[in-house]
Amino acid sequence: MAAAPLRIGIAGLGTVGTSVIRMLAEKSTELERQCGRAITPVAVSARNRNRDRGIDLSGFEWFDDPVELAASPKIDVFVELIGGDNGPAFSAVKAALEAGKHVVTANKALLSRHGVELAEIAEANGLLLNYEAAVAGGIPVIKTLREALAGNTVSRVYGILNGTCNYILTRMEAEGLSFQECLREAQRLGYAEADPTFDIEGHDTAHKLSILTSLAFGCEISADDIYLEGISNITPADIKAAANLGYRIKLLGVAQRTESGIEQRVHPTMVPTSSVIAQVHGVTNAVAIETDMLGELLLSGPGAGGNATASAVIGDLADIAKSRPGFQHGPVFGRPAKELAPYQRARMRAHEGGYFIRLTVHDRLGVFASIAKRMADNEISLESIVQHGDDVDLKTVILVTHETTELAVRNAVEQITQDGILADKPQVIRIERAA
Ligand SMILES: NC(=O)C1=CN([C@@H]2O[C@H](COP(=O)(O)OP(=O)(O)OC[C@H]3O[C@@H](n4cnc5c(N)ncnc54)[C@H](O)[C@@H]3O)[C@@H](O)[C@H]2O)C=CC1
Ligand SMILES: N[C@@H](CC=O)C(=O)O
Ligand code: NA
Repeated sequence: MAAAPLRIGIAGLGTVGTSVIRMLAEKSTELERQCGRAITPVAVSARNRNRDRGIDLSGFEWFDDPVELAASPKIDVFVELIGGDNGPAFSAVKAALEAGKHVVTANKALLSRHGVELAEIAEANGLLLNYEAAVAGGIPVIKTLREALAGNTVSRVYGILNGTCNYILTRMEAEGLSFQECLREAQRLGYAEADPTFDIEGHDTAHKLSILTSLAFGCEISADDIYLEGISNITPADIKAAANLGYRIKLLGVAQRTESGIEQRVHPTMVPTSSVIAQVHGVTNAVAIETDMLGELLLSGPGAGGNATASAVIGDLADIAKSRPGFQHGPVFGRPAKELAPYQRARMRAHEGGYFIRLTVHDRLGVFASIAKRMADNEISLESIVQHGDDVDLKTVILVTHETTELAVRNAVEQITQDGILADKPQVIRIERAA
């Protein structure tokens, strides 16, 4: 006798929700063959019942309230595709787990804030809380860290985790388009968050990084302990200067074990143009994982967009469809939520690396020498210092440092600012030579 279909309720019918419904219909035969049972959407919830989404919703029961859908006896699995770290997404996921439903979510903001609490409920009730779509879209990085790398000791995990930012930086560099133009296009293509500030100011990357950190290092999720800088201050002049020096600018999320704790940082980063990560273009994401047994593993693929994200959601649903009642599921974040170690933060000031510093200065005698002196005072060794500009009053000075500390660079830039020689805000971009 064929197993009963897995009945799913989907809340959120935007870019991802509509793609999931479309793909489940298109792939239903193949999925049933693979899972031994059908995966059948039976009910949906969204804000606007009458909006034309290009899909037929007539066969599904409609719920105005996603929390009511989450707890409905008519579903086995609740799929949360609303977004947001609080509000209806949180209430609905919690209600689903408390009502004994498995959950699939693409919501990294939610997991970053409430992941451990929700994992405790899921684990106490023997339920699956699956979230492959939440980090790096279609790339199976959650499964890789949680399952395939069991036993490995991770020393560093880093990558390009936001499709919108990588799309913007790629098109600005390749086609000379404006930041705003590229952002609008990323929104049109369904890559950006409902509030794109989350993308361009780095919050989305931080949410994803915090989840990877927990999986990689077995610690609690701590999104508030991430050094954060977005890409909104990156100018065409920075992109051009980087290219002239043999670098490309990417928004990276980096988590690494250091002597004083775990360093988590998100910021625009200059990577060598010849590096693999520099070849990751457009909406593509990449995640590098360094471990004792494996060396470096690099995963890359589509990080945003309806179909790529639906692929991860459907993979999670298939895992639930294949699981059997009574089977003890693995922990949500790789080890039981109650046993995750407290997060121990490494100080950003102790971070060591190379730095690109762009200064706009008044063209006065001695300016160049005074900048070089401030660098020397802070024991910063320079790889290069170059002055550009045809303007009679203003010049651009570009410095590239050898490995130094964040503290030394902050002190030097602060002193240069106090010297009163700058005509504009200084620009500092970290360099990751080993990316
Ligand atoms: N768009 C993408 O490429 C990716 C998105 N995600 C995540 O997937 C989730 C959904 O993203 P998108 O589909 O892009 O968002 P969207 O903004 O296109 O769709 C959100 C949907 O949620 C519905 N909604 C909002 N408030 C609601 C409420 N109170 N009750 C019921 N429905 C409500 C809206 O009506 C809309 O249908 C978010 O958590 C996002 O971060 C994850 C990976 C990629
Ligand atoms: N807004 C996000 C969507 C996927 O997580 C991105 O651009 O990467
Ligand atoms: Na993923």
